[in-house]
Amino acid sequence: MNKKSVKDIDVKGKRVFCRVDFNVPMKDGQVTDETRIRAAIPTIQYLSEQGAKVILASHLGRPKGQVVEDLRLTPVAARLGELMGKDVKKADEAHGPSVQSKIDEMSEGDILLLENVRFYPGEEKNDPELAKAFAELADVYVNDAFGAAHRAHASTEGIANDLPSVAGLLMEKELDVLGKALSNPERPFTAIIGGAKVKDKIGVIDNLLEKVDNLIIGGGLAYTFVKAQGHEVGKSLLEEDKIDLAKSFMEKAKEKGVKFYMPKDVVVADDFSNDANKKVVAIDQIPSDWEALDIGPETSELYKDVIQSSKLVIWNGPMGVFELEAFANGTKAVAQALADATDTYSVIGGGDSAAAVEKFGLADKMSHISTGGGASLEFMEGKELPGVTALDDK
Ligand SMILES: Nc1ncnc2c1ncn2[C@@H]1O[C@H](COP(=O)(O)OP(=O)(O)O)[C@@H](O)[C@H]1O
Ligand SMILES: O=C(OP(=O)(O)O)[C@H](O)COP(=O)(O)O
Repeated sequence: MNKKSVKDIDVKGKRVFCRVDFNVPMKDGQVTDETRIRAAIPTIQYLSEQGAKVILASHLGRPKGQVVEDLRLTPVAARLGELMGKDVKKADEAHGPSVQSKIDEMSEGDILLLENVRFYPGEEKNDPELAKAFAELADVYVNDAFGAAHRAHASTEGIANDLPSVAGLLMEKELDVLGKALSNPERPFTAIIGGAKVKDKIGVIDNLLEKVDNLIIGGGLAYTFVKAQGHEVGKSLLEEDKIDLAKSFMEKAKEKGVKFYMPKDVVVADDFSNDANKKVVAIDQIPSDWEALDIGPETSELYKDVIQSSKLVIWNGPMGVFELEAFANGTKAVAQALADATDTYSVIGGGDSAAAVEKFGLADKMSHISTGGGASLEFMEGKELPGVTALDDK
């Protein structure tokens, strides 16, 4: 990596603003998957042991510049404290006098987690004033939020203009591992794209078509493609304004000789719940008032075969609503196929895909679980990550 890391600078006694990605799944005020918290601990521990005053900042969810009570980071601070066996203080704001006075009270090695940075409208706008307000709290900036490195926001990019800025250990490791996998990819190279962030992910497919041999589509993302194929999708997730784009990608795949795999059958339900009525239907038979919430068994088998014949697989986004047991089978089948394919280098990206693999007890069978979904995809496409570009060169 040509960027400075925490190991290249002296942080003793310094106030360090460390951006982490604590955008973790939550339910009823509890963290339901702590992968991202655990992943950030080596950097936090290192900074603390070196005698820095560690000021952590993160986003959680998409509160759109407003305070949303359910998206406060208080439960995350508690969980981090438990995992580290150390007191982690929490501020109820992310800058300003109340935060400043908390920082003034810190001793070397102390850890303070700021409030959700996305409670401020300036965060996602990358407002220089907000970046300055963050920078005023610290002497050094460390970016360890690989999962948010594709965002040019005030706490991921703007702040780096105002402080000496280096990468954290997780950021360094992610860039290193993903960079090595991609510099000369083993083939067949397969990308599996699913999940629900259709708008974010659909553009990625264009670039992936330049790189991969096989492209597998699943999850909520699939139905915009299904519609583009001319089938009805009922109440399934759909981005109307991306249908033409989806069509153009299928044509591009054909031109490039990339094998494009789409669901052949799906599990449809009459309600978004575990108790819903559900049935398996062919892809051209989705009833108009039902919603497709998982890929079907025939599709799972097909995807399994493609995975088994691949040498490198990147997987981003679950195949269905795996959080509900009734719609977890497709995601489970893909995870199991990757676990069984011992000759295949498997890279899992995305908060939810990582959570799924963890939930199924298959995490240790994967070659690399990236903490970034969108970020790992953009990196693999060869795009610059603003959160990395902004850091100081070596
Ligand atoms: N068919 C579907 N319909 C609606 N939501 C879906 C469907 N398939 C998957 N999802 C949802 O997608 C979410 C994950 O999407 P996303 O954030 O894009 O993935 P990741 O975090 O792995 O990048 C999960 O909460 C899952 O329930
Ligand atoms: O969860 C994240 O992205 P991911 O779902 O692509 O892994 C990151 O924390 C970025 O969040 P964002 O997509 O709301 O900017």
